[in-house]
Amino acid sequence: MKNIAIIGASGYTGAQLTSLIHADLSLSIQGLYVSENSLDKGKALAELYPAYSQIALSLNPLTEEAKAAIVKTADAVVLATDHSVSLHLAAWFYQQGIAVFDLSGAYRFADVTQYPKWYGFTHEYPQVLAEAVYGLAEWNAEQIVASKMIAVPGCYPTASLTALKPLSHLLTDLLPVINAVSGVTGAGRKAQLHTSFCEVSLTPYGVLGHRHQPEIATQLEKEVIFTPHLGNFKRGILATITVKLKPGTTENDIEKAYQCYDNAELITVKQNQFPKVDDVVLTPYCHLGWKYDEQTGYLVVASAIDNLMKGAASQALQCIKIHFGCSVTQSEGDL
Ligand SMILES: NC(=O)C1=CN([C@@H]2O[C@H](COP(=O)(O)OP(=O)(O)OC[C@H]3O[C@@H](n4cnc5c(N)ncnc54)[C@H](OP(=O)(O)O)[C@@H]3O)[C@@H](O)[C@H]2O)C=CC1
Ligand SMILES: CC(=O)N[C@@H](CCC(=O)OP(=O)(O)O)C(=O)O
Repeated sequence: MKNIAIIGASGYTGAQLTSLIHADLSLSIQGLYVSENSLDKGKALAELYPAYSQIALSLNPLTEEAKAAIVKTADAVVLATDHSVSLHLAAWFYQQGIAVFDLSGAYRFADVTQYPKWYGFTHEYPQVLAEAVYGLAEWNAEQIVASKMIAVPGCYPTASLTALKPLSHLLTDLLPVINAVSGVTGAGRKAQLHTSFCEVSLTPYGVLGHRHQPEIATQLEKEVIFTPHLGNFKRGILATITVKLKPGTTENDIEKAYQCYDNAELITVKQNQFPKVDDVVLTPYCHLGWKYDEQTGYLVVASAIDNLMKGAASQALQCIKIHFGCSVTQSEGDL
């Protein structure tokens, strides 16, 4: 049984991952951690999330002693923390020799020059970064097994790349256009004006400048136009993507392309039937639906995930289980 420490366990993704690992018979929880001066240190997780009353674990401050204990007793550490926090913690734990699964964006770009622009910091650990692999679970299993530094993808990139990567050989020079709507949990648990109840509506944000645009483009090896929207619901992402395919592409070519998911138990693909966010919320699944117009060559593919599950926690769990060679079958989340 592999023993996992979860840092940032009071946040949305950390708490979700705690519930998944708690329910998983092949994994145990070494401990739950928050920042050293957190207002929540010492509290039971169930005090923050009564839905998790079956998890009798408390939130510990991440002191130097706690870090040393993690290195001594854990097989892996999960960082469900902000990019600027993960940047340092990931490097430190990796250098101590334990596997790191980072939910932030601090290790997703191989190119150090991307970080000042998109994350506002200079990456101080190029050697650790060079070892990092991108944890898109259905695509990068071999790398996830081989590396101890796994950068779990962002929520929008997971939805978008799952839809687009199978089509890469069919794309033209016209840029794929991705319009995606996320629930408010995508912005994390901390209070912010734009995510407060009376402020949230349905609106685009980060237009032509969201950090997930270069993340998607890097992994797809093609530029895209990406427009995220904040929706007035709690969980889930729906990405609706329009692409122009190469002349002569048929429906049969698209069907064949998506056959790459025939053995992927968490991905379903439907033709002429579109997914709904409610069908994937609290599940580890990605539902894809597509329709193609052979006359014009335009394909619309929609991708639905739960941002806290396939977009973060359940994909992190997939990566952990792939890395340690456990069976990857997952049950639905129990939040
Ligand atoms: N929400 C989502 O849908 C997704 C989020 N992500 C990424 O996952 C990460 C976590 O996101 P999310 O769960 O939403 O964030 P939250 O804001 O909900 O949670 C952040 C957690 O980090 C803890 N924390 C903050 N500073 C430190 C520190 N110095 N040391 C240890 N713990 C610390 C917080 O507790 P405290 O402040 O009390 O210490 C809290 O537990 C982020 O990088 C985010 O970008 C990725 C995909 C999807
Ligand atoms: C609704 C909302 O605010 N969503 C977040 C994306 C969350 C995510 O995927 O996180 P990473 O920052 O780890 O990539 C945003 O747009 O910043």
